[in-house]
Amino acid sequence: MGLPRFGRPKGVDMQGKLSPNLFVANCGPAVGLSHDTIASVFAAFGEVNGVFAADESGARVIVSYCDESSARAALEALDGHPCPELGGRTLHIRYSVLQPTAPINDSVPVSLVASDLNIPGLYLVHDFVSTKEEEELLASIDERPWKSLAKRRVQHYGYEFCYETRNVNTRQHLGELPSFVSPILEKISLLPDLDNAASIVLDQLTVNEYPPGVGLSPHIDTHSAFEGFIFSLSLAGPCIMEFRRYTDGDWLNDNTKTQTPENGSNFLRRAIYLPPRSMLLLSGEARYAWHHYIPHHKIDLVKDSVIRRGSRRVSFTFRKVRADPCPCDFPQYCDSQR
Ligand SMILES: O=C(O)CCC(=O)C(=O)O
Ligand SMILES: [Fe+2]
Repeated sequence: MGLPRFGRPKGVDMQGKLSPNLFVANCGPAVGLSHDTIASVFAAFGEVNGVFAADESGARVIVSYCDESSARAALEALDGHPCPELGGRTLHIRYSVLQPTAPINDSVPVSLVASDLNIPGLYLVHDFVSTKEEEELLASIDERPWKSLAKRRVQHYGYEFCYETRNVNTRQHLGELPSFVSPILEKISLLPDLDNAASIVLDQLTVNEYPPGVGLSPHIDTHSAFEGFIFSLSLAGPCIMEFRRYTDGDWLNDNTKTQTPENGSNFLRRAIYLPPRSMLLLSGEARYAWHHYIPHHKIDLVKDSVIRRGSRRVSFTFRKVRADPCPCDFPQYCDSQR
């Protein structure tokens, strides 16, 4: 919903034809490359309109440029060569075209409670803060300066998060987390049943503000950047969050087969509704092995209700910056163990 739909290049006749849109295979969140990272590498050849999933594989994307000459320069420079900025992967690039297709039904049933998703380490606590606390938190961040990204605004505390590297600069400490989040940190420390979570000292906070229709591309928070507990508090408007577990698969060699949920998807999909004032916790497998994703929707279908994303959603994501290499049990998703 809401995103341009691009066609896979058809046979050889697309070769030799110019287009500002490139179909790029062996590239995407399933192989550890976020859309933001891909955009920053392709931006070396001209202004990038956006990076979109080409299909459901997670390993093929469309890079859409503002003009054809940028696409041609990128294709000539990057096709068939290992790309050091993209983990040394060899990209397979063709021109693509925008398609006037019928909309694809890309929806997945949305659960209200975390236990329905059956993802180890995923928890959702409803009404984690009161409406009064919510108002106070929103007032506090609205008094502080925002940093504008392409589609949303952010604030960073503790350590700055760098979207190009998807990491933090541990040598640049911005200071303690602000006092207005102390009650939240206190409540987190009192949460029951979380292995070792009580002792964790959260030292990094990213505040995201999403306008309606803006989401977040599928990603796993970089293992080497943050430890094993990620807490995200939703405020103001609601959204849904989708989780994807990519299977180690045939994306390595097979760039031709279309994989969709209907004909044999190569990832598992689950989705949960995040109402305002709820606290999401990603730990263990949920944190290390599942991509999380906020679809770019203005409305979400939750059970039988159509839910409109309010005028904004604000999230407070609390993490602990990692000092040592990540020792997780999911080396296929782990940049410390590659
Ligand atoms: O907005 C959210 O709840 C999630 C934010 C997130 O995943 C991130 O900043 O890495
Ligand atoms: Fe994240």
